[in-house]
Amino acid sequence: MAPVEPKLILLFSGKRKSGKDYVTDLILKRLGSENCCILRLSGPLKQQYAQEHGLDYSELLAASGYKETHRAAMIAWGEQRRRQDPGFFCRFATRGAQQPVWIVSDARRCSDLLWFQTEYPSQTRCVRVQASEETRGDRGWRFTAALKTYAPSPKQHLSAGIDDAESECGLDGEEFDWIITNEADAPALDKQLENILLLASHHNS
Ligand SMILES: Nc1ncnc2c1ncn2[C@@H]1O[C@H](COP(=O)(O)OP(=O)(O)O)[C@@H](O)[C@H]1O
Ligand SMILES: C[C@@](O)(CCOP(=O)(O)OP(=O)(O)O)CC(=O)O
Repeated sequence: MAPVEPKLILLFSGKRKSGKDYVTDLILKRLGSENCCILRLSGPLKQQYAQEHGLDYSELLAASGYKETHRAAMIAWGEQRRRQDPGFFCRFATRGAQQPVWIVSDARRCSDLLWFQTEYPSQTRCVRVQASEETRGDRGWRFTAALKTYAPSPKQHLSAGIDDAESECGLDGEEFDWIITNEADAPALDKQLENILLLASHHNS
């Protein structure tokens, strides 16, 4: 299928359990799947990682203990891949997308933003989803700090952290076009998403 030039790309980021999937699913419902699609950078990452390590791809996609067991190693492996080719997972995830509005639900690193901003400078917008640690905890999040994994040479030591590492904190200092607060006592999500939905509906086919 011929690649289609997107009219709008919404790059979502946020900490684990901030509600990125929940918010992006809501946008998909509002815009309709003929107008927009959700793309996940972690999809191709998990696929390739499963292939190279003899793991079950569908189990890595599920919100399961299996994924959590492999998360730190997948992060380290994904970072190595990105160092060789920063656009590797972005290109893979966007391949074949046909709708005019693309929602990337899991941008995590500056290199992810940079790739889209370079490839699609006029279409790319960044959205942050935030929630308090208390709310994220109520949704099942538990802080997981760095564990040093020692390799034969000091150069190869991996810091396999999760919540205190780039996978979760890489975009902490970034500027965003919109910040969505996904908390029970925040304004309703539909209200907070009004401007994004309006912009997206101008770009529908
Ligand atoms: N506004 C909300 N109302 C109700 N449940 C929510 C809301 N936001 C998130 N959740 C729930 O919290 C959990 C974590 O949200 P999710 O979107 O998977 O987070 P993330 O993708 O950022 O890790 C999911 O079970 C989701 O259904
Ligand atoms: C190795 C990862 O891609 C795993 C991501 O898995 P999900 O996208 O399922 O993430 P959560 O919503 O945080 O559970 C993280 C990375 O640093 O690339």
